[in-house]
Amino acid sequence: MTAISVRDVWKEYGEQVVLERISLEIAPRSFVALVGPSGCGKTTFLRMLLSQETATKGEILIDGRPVSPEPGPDRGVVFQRYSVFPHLTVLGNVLLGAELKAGGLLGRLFGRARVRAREEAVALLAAVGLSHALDKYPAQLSGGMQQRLALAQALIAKPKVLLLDEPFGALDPGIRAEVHKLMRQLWHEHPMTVVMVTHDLSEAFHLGTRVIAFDRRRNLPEERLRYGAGITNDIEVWPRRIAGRPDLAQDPEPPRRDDLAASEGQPDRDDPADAA
Ligand SMILES: Nc1ncnc2c1ncn2[C@@H]1O[C@H](COP(=O)(O)OP(=O)(O)OP(=O)(O)O)[C@@H](O)[C@H]1O
Repeated sequence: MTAISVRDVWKEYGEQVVLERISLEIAPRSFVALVGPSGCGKTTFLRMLLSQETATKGEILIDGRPVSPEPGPDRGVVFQRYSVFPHLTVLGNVLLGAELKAGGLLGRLFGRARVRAREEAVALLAAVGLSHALDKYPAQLSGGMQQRLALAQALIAKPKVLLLDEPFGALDPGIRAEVHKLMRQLWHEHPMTVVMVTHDLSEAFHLGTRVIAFDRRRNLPEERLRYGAGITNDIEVWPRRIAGRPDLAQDPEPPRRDDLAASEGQPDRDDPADAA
C-alpha cells in the first residue's frame, strides 16, 4: 500500500523554472490523473517520480522514504509509444520485465525461476487479452494490443507505483474505451498506486480517483522563464472509486477477456514501427 509525498518540489532546467512549489500527498491505491496544458511540466513531474530526473529543490517520498536515486522495479511505467521492445515477442517482452525485476547477472532467470516467471507472464498476458498473440512481435499488433502488452510488461514486476504518460492518447476511440475498462480492472486487481498524465480531461475523470491540474499562474512572455507551473486544481472524483471494489455502482461492467481479444485490429498505421 504505497503512499507518495511530494514536498515543495521545484524543477529548473538552467534558467527556466518548469515546476514550482509542488506539494502533494497521494494516498495508497489512489489513481491520480494529472492534466494541464502542453509544456507545463507533467512529464517532467512523472520523470521525477521515476527517478529519471531529480528535483532541483524539495523532496519526494515513497512510503515515507526518499525516492531512490535510480529507477527501480518498485515503479513501472507505460508511455504513449515505444514502451515495449520491438525485437522481442509478446511473451519475450513480458519475460524481460520479470528478468529486469530479478536483476542479478544480466537479469537472466534460469531453471525453476524461469518456469515460474513464464507461467506468470502467460497468466498476465491472458489477463490483458493477449493469450493468442504470445509469439507475435509488437509491429504485428494493433496500437491497443501494444498498450495492453506494455501494461503486462510493467505489471509483471509488481510495481508499487505505476506511472502512465499519455498511455492511451494514440488509440482510436473504440479501442481506447476497451483499454480504459482493462486499465480500471487492473487497478482494482493489482495493489498499486497509479499516476497518469493525460491531455484528455474526460479520460482523467473516467479513470481517476483524483484529478490534479498543473498550470502557470504567471504566463506573460517575460515571466515564462522565472515562474513555473504549480497545482491549480485538485479534485476528488465523486462518486468515490475505491480500489479493489469494482462492484461499486459507479464502476461500469469490467470487460470480458473475450471482448478484449475481439477488439484487436490492424497494426497501427500512424506508428512508424508498423509502417516499416
Ligand atoms: N531535459 C530537458 N532539458 C531542458 N528542458 C526540458 C527538458 N525536459 C523538459 N524540458 C522543458 O520543460 C518544460 C516542460 O516539459 P514537459 O515535457 O514536462 O511538459 P508536458 O506538460 O509534459 O508537455 P506535453 O503535454 O506537451 O507533453 C518544457 O518547456 C520543456 O521544453
